[in-house]
Amino acid sequence: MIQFKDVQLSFNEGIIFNKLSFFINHGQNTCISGPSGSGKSSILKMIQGYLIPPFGEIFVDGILLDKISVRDIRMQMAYVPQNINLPVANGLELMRLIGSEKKRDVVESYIDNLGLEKEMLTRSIDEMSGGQKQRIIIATCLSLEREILLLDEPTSSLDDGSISRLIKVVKNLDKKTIVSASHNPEWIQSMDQEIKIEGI
Ligand SMILES: Nc1ncnc2c1ncn2[C@@H]1O[C@H](COP(=O)(O)OP(=O)(O)OP(=O)(O)O)[C@@H](O)[C@H]1O
Repeated sequence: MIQFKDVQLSFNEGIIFNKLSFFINHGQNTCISGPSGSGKSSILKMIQGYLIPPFGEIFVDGILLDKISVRDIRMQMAYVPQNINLPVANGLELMRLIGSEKKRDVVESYIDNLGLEKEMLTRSIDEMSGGQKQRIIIATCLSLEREILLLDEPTSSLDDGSISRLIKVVKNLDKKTIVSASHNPEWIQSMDQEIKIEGI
């Protein structure tokens, strides 16, 4: 369960949103939607404690996210950011980096379900398209089997067929909580809940 209670997001230039409250149940698939700049990516960072709200509270499984709880809370999460510059040469190195090197079978199965060749794991990241890279990263993160999966614009580099495959993969995950940020209508429709951020 993830709860936002009257949360504010602000930077030097002003308040982005104020008094934002929502509830995401365990196992619920959620999409945060809203115009560009409304704070969607920031919400995903807040859930992991990378951005601390000046006002309001965030709870994960009933535990207040603070300096002490943040480490344990992050261990429940896998995060696929929007803009990814990976400090690795290929997918195998990425698996070692995030600690899923023993799960090659699992990663390969996700890669296959996402419409890529298994050989992509050894291909140089620099030689991949945005959509190929995005799917390799998602497959690797899924293999961690964390309770909460945070996906920032997961469809941004994907064509329609790849989006449908990703939706199918995500729908087949058992009891995982997904929090995503997206504008994509097909993705939004596939989620159990949409949280619209309007800004102020
Ligand atoms: N570290 C930062 N310092 C200052 N301003 C920031 C910072 N991070 C984000 N912002 C600002 O906060 C606002 C919300 O940014 P955020 O990336 O969360 O929006 P978004 O809804 O995800 O946008 P998009 O759909 O374009 O990805 C933007 O105006 C952005 O410029």
